[in-house]
Amino acid sequence: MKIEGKTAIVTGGAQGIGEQFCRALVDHGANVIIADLKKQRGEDLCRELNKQYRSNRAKFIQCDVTSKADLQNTIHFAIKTFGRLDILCNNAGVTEIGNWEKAIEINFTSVIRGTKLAIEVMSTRNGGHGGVIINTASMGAIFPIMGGPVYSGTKFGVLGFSRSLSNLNASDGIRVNVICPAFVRTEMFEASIPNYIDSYGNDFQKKMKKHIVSPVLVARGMIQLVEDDTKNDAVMRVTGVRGIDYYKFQESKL
Ligand SMILES: NC(=O)C1=CN([C@@H]2O[C@H](COP(=O)(O)OP(=O)(O)OC[C@H]3O[C@@H](n4cnc5c(N)ncnc54)[C@H](O)[C@@H]3O)[C@@H](O)[C@H]2O)C=CC1
Ligand SMILES: CCC(=O)/C=C/C=C\C[C@@H](O)/C=C/C=C/C=C\[C@@H](O)CCCC(=O)O
Repeated sequence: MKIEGKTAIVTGGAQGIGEQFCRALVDHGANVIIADLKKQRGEDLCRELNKQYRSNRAKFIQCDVTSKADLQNTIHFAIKTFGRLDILCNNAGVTEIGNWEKAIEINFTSVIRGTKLAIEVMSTRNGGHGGVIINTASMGAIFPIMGGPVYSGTKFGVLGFSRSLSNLNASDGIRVNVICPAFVRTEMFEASIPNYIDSYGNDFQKKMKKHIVSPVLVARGMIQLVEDDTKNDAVMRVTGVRGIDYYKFQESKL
């Protein structure tokens, strides 16, 4: 997909990995809806991007992904503002620390709901233009995470859900891909360190140093998944030991 002129929504777009997704998409000429709980940070990013690119292609909408109405409003806002929706990054996520039920709601249920709502407007069967959906999982969707069993479970769920939509490319013109970053130094990672130390030992940070990747590299991976029309049902890894590559699963015999 040629990104220039297309419209993207990034949930959790106000900071961290989602912020770099927004920066990369605007830099590639997209209209971007920054959807997040964090109004101040989201609006500041929006202002900064529009000033930097002398454009009005970044918009912020306060959105709680656990609210169906908020997700619907975000999609309608994208279409009202830019006339279309081509790219959805279901990126918002939280640790399981302190509220594992909330982690399931945000990391898994909301990804399902956001994907389903986007399919309705993107589908060529409904008069849409087709599109690309990128769901942010984690290397914790491929490897278990000691100290984050529910979190890892939500990411395994995102992976299985997303891969089970691979038929949409042929039927609806929608490609669904998953991005699995290793540790990324963001507020989420910093908040998780005590749990990791409990589970992996005091030398966690030294042991895991080689696995830490930059959010800019994750955004580069996302751009690759959007631009490359051959990428459907792709599971991209973004890791310190390999950089950007693709995880190959055993093909289903069904
Ligand atoms: N940081 C890491 O080590 C890794 C993170 N990931 C995943 O990447 C995604 C982004 O994580 P980070 O940027 O690291 O986290 P972060 O904590 O820095 O940013 C997450 C963003 O999501 C927003 N958010 C949280 N709950 C929300 C809700 N209910 N509605 C709307 N927005 C909400 C927050 O306000 C924040 O702006 C998450 O899905 C996370 O699971 C995946 C692999 C590694
Ligand atoms: C407290 C745990 C929790 O609730 C939240 C954790 C939040 C983010 C971290 C998670 O998404 C990242 C996991 C990254 C794992 C990275 C590396 C390992 O899987 C080893 C990879 C080995 C390899 O690349 O072959």
